[in-house]
Parts: sequence; C-alpha cells; structure tokens
Amino acid sequence: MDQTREYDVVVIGGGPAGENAAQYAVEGTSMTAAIIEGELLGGECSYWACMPSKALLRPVAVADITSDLAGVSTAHVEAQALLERRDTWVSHYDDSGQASWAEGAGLAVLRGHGRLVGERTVEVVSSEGTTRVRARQAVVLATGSSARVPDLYADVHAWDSRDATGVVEVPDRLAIVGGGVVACEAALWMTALGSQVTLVVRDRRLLGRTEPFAADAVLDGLRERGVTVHLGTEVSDVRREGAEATVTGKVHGGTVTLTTSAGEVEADELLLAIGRAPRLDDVGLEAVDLTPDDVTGGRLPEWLHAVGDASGGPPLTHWGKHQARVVGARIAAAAAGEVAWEPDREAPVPQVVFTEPEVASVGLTEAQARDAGHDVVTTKVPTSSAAGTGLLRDHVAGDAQLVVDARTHLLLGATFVGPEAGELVHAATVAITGGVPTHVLRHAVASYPTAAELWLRLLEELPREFRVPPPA
Ligand SMILES: Cc1cc2nc3c(=O)[nH]c(=O)nc-3n(C[C@H](O)[C@H](O)[C@H](O)COP(=O)(O)OP(=O)(O)OC[C@H]3O[C@@H](n4cnc5c(N)ncnc54)[C@H](O)[C@@H]3O)c2cc1C
Ligand SMILES: NC(=O)c1ccc[n+]([C@@H]2O[C@H](COP(=O)([O-])OP(=O)(O)OC[C@H]3O[C@@H](n4cnc5c(N)ncnc54)[C@H](O)[C@@H]3O)[C@@H](O)[C@H]2O)c1
Repeated sequence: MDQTREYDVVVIGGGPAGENAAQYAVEGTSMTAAIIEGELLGGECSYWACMPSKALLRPVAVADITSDLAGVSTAHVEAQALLERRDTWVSHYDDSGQASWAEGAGLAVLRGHGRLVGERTVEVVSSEGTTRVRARQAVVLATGSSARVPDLYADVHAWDSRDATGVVEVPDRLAIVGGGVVACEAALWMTALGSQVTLVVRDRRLLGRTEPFAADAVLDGLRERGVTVHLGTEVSDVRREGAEATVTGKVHGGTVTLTTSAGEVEADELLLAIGRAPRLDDVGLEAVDLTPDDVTGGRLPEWLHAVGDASGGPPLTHWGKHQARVVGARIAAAAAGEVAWEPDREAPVPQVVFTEPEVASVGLTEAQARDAGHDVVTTKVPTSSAAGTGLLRDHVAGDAQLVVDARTHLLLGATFVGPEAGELVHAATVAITGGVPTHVLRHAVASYPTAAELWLRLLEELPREFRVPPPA
C-alpha cells in the first residue's frame, strides 16, 4: 500500500452531488479536496440517467408538437440519429471533460472504489493498487443509488435504467414493470424508437407521488401514443429462455413471459423500473460502527456527511446538488470556525416528469398538505385557459393547480401539466421559498401572451379574500 495521502475533504462518489460537495467545501479557501470515483466522473446522471434520457426525449417531444400544430409538417423521429444524439450527450461514455473540470476547480480525482476504514480515513482500491486517504476536516458519502431487483427477477437478467438509456438494440416488444418516473419516460422514448411497449403497473395509478389528475393525464398520453398500460396488476412469475446479461443496451436473452393478474405478457425484453435504493452496502460503514439506516436517518458523526441519492432524500439531481451545496458550505464554515448561513424555511422539492404531457410539481400535493394538518384551498384551471399556453399546440392537455394555506395565504404546492410545465413550476418554487402570499403574488405580472399568464388565471380563481392580506 502507498503511504497515506491527506486532503481537507474526501468525497466518495463523483456524481453531481459529490462534485458539488467537493467544489463548495473548498472554493474560495486554501483547503484541498479529493473525489474518489469508481466508474465515470459525473455519475449516473451524466451517463445513464438524466442526460441520456432527456437527450432521447427532447426530439420525441418536438416531433409530438409538430404533429399537433397547424402550419407545420409533422416531424418523425429517426431512430439511429436519435441514438447518436444520445451518444453525443453522454460524451460517448468518456469522462475526460468532467476530469478537466475537476482539475480546473482544483479538485483531485482518485480512481477506484472507496471504503471507510476508520474515522476520517478511506481506502481506495483500484487495479493500480490500494491507497489510504485521510480527511483533515470531513468525509462526504455521495455514492448514489442502484436500481432495485427483487428475487423474482434475479435469474432473467432484465434491463435496468442503464440499458434503457443506453439502448443500442431496440426490442420489438418491451414489457416495463413499474409505474413511476423511469417507466413513464422510458415508455415514450422506446415507443419512438420502435418498440411495442406494455407497462405492467402494480398500483392502480401511475406516478404515485404526483396529484391524481396529473397521473391521469400521463396515462391518457401514453395510451394515445400506443403504449398498453395494465394498472393494478401484480406479477407472480417470470420466465426466460437463454437469459444472459450481455452488453448494456442489448437484448439480454430470449422471449420473456410474465405471469400477471391480468394474464400472460410476452415480450422480447423486460425493463424493471421499480425504484432505487441508496448505494451504501459496500462503503465501509461497519468500520465506523454505522449502518445504512444511520446514514439515511441523518445519525452521523460531525466529520461524516451524506448527500444526493446516498442520503436517502428525494433521488433527484437538482436536490442532491442543493444538499451538496449546503453541506459544502457547512464544511467550509466549520473549518473556519464559523456557522454557514441557512434560511429558516426548508426548501421545497421540485420535479419535472418529461412525459407527454409534461408534469411539473413542487412542494406538497393537496393530500399531503391536508395530512400535514393544513387548512387548504386549491385553485385549478385547464392549462389551455391562458392565451400563451393555448398557442403552444393545437390541443393542450392537462390542468394546473395551486395548493394554498387558507390561514396564511402562502403557497404550499403547485402542479402544472402540459406544454412548458417544467418552466412554469419555477415561479411556484420561488413563491414557496420566498414565502410570497397570494395577495402579493397577484402583482407579479406575466407578459401577454406567454405561458406564465397561467399564473394570473390560477390566482384569479382563488376566493376573493385571497386578494388581500389574511386577517391578523
Ligand atoms: C433513467 C433515470 C433518469 C433520471 N432523470 C432525472 C432527471 O431528469 N432529473 C433529475 O433531477 N433526476 C433524474 N434522475 C435521478 C438522478 O439520476 C439521481 O438523482 C442523481 O444521479 C443522483 O446523483 P448522485 O451524485 O447522488 O449519485 P450518482 O449520479 O449515482 O453518482 C454516484 C457516483 O458515485 C460512484 N460511486 C458509488 N460508490 C462508490 C464507491 N464506493 N467508491 C467510488 N465511487 C463510488 C458511482 O460510480 C457514481 O459515479 C434520473 C434517474 C434515472 C435512473
Ligand atoms: N424526470 C425526473 O426527475 C426523473 C426521471 C427518472 C427517474 N427519476 C428518479 O429516479 C427515481 C427512480 O425512478 P423509478 O421510476 O425507478 O422509481 P419510482 O419510485 O418513481 O417508481 C417505482 C414504481 O415501481 C412500483 N413498484 C415498486 N416495487 C414494485 C414491485 N416489487 N413490483 C412491481 N412494482 C413495484 C411502484 O409502485 C412505482 O410505480 C425516482 O424516484 C425519481 O426521483 C427522476
């Protein structure tokens, strides 16, 4: 073993969360940081998740709009060109660009698998040998998450999201088990690439964490685009001839047969999209007397932090990066004997689901707000009801809704469905973060005729007492 190297901050995992934690901990200080990365710097998000999926979905969405917009001819997705676009956006699975960024930011990158072996001490194992690294200030766990694979599916070598985003061989028939975000998004791009897609969904609805009206709109959208969706359907058995995990994105064997409560489903490939779990099983937690539950429960010694999917928080890149910026600032402040400034209000979590129609939400759903004890008023309008949204395509699906606290007149949550939903939701994020009540929000004027005018429609639909401050 080489001699021990020392840095102020050691980050295990170089995904978006790990990169941000390292950067924010040392930026503007004389401290040093190392990121330990076992695969590609940039993480799941850059190569197998957000980037490739959105690179695949954007042309599909644009073609979809042109099929519903008088005055323009309909565009068609070209499968090979679409896959080439994906390859460009994942830099052909080469992380040298991210490595240059790290070098420019003054961050050391250590290649290999990192494991805690004692307090503030990490061992890095690679084909080159084993190195011991000590952190003077802090260690950050940013190891991300892995797709869940229940025992039922252990022998059939089903695809996971890496195969779906990294698809190179398009199966004629694709069965997807799961009704969450990965399932709904992948169903769209795999349909556009030419697969006949069948979704087998255990729940009686899609997208369990969104407003029911948003999930219904996504269900209609998938069915309109040729996807077969079985809701409330359990899988009891899975069989496959010649199952073999070959290359990522290639078909992994012969025909797959699912026995389900809705009958047998046959497909040429099966995508399992039933959630992800923090990757904490091989990071040496036992060496410092901790368990994965201690990490996700936030019970960590002051020198150890967890960010991103590994923390057990909402598994979203922007949320992991936010956590990482907060943790990075805390580490920097602590090293200087200070306490980092943080707002007293918890930041709301936004999410955009890039389906047709698009769904964007932030904060609490109506049911979550009521469960949390709020007296709630909601306002809902068709997304087509503003001139700016109506102009975006010929048939605008979906509704938009605000969830407002009846006592304080503060926004608790918002959901937008339809074109530009992902952009419309940010105003809600700002309003919740800033604590802007509805009577003030009404004076934030949106330009005519933009999609943002939907805000005017939503606020006008609230009872009139929401136009003035609440009684003291
Ligand atoms: C198909 C798909 C699409 C998605 N789309 C979106 C989206 O549009 N928007 C969004 O916000 N989120 C999206 N997500 C979620 C997003 O990918 C994750 O929330 C995000 O990648 C988490 O970032 P992270 O840095 O915590 O972990 P990761 O990106 O998983 O990075 C963790 C890194 O740690 C490394 N690592 C792990 N263990 C070790 C170890 N012991 N030693 C060394 N290195 C290690 C891994 O190799 C990896 O590079 C998507 C997820 C999937 C599956
Ligand atoms: N646009 C985005 O922001 C985006 C896109 C993709 C993924 N992601 C993130 O990645 C995470 C993982 O996505 P996902 O779709 O895998 O998970 P998910 O949690 O969104 O959905 C999981 C689905 O699988 C079902 N399920 C769970 N266990 C099952 C079982 N044993 N059998 C059958 N069905 C089962 C659930 O009921 C649910 O429908 C998400 O939580 C999301 O935050 C985000």
